[in-house]
Amino acid sequence: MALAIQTITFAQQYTNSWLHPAPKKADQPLKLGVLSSAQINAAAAIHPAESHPDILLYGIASRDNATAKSQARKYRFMKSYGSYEELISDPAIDIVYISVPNGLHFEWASKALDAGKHVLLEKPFTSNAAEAKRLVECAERSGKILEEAFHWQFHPAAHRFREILEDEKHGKIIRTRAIMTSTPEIPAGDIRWQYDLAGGSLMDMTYVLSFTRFALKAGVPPKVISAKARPATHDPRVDSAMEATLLFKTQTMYDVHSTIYTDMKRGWAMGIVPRFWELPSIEVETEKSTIYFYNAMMPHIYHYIGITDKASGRTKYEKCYSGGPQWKERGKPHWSTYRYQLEAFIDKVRGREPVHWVTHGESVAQMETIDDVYRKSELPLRPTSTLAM
Ligand SMILES: NC(=O)C1=CN([C@@H]2O[C@H](COP(=O)(O)OP(=O)(O)OC[C@H]3O[C@@H](n4cnc5c(N)ncnc54)[C@H](OP(=O)(O)O)[C@@H]3O)[C@@H](O)[C@H]2O)C=CC1
Ligand SMILES: O=C1OC[C@@H](O)[C@H](O)[C@H]1O
Repeated sequence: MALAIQTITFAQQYTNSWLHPAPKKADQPLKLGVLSSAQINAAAAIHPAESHPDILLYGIASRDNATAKSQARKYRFMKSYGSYEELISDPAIDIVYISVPNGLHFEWASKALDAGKHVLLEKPFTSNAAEAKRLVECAERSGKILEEAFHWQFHPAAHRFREILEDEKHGKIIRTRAIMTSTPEIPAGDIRWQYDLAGGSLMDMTYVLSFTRFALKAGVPPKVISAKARPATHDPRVDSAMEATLLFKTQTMYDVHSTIYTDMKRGWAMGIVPRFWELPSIEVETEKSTIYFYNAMMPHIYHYIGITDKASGRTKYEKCYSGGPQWKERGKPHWSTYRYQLEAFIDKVRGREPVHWVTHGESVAQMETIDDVYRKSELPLRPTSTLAM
């Protein structure tokens, strides 16, 4: 289902890219370099950049020169590069968007920062917490901006979700449950199945931890009470599914029990029905209500926030495609999570206060949580890059 949603996103982003006229660019727009020819590039960086006045599609790099050239032609980049090194050493480039496999995030993000570029880095931040800490040091040393691309957190619906949770009328949060599964299963051979590239369902579907940490405003990693992996048959170090129970202490120091479930190989319901009801979502039970954010990962395609009053059993539904408590008058209903994310990223680069931000501390805590879940499930941590050692 996650793959199906991704396909729909691509279709929607593609349509929006020509349905909505591209704005006139600023006099001196920032220059974007895209590192790799990953399938996510179009939705996550290229179409958002097309519709932002202050960033230009400048260059794209691939390990293969012909691929780089054809991608540059297809998306109208000004330059192409047959290696990642060439792109990051081009002094014209200001911002590098990195969409290589997880296991290469540390290497290329640290090289790009060292080359003086701002970096928007795909999730998960790195292969493990040790790499995450090294990468943060690298960013601090460089003085450049580095952010993990947790795009969903930039959407107005995410902000409305948190505003609802903060409303005292619902009482304290008691427990949460976040899930993300994929029917059809992620195809064999995909980067997500490869241990050496830091694959695994928890790594790929790490949104479940992001949803939970965001809902709880968790500063530090939780205690992992239990974790059970379903190892992949081709490589038992890769979790084809993961279920875990976590104990968070909230900022006001009370306990919340959270469960997470990720599955890259979820069977079809009754053998034929894709489990669309398992789209990446989170349920939060408070003392008085149950609050459910359906499709929290890609709310721009479709979402709802269901608020059920536990006493009466009545449910009220909300949607929030633009505005919301943080963006207010900014943004457009057709903007994707990625477009909102880019808006904030450019604000940060230009020295303006971004509407939302994923801090280095959050990315490190997120990777520490992933490591702790792997340890508890008795699976090895994802391998550390030799560059980070
Ligand atoms: N934010 C979001 O919504 C999403 C984020 N992601 C994240 O983006 C990243 C890329 O995911 P996805 O688009 O599915 O990836 P793809 O498999 O489509 O692309 C990965 C790219 O990385 C490059 N690459 C470099 N080294 C390798 C290698 N050893 N094996 C394979 N590819 C390599 C290739 O580009 P080339 O050959 O041109 O060098 C390849 O096209 C991941 O970190 C993933 O977690 C993925 C999907 C959605
Ligand atoms: O980040 C992601 O979002 C969409 C999913 O389908 C994908 O597996 C994941 O990498």
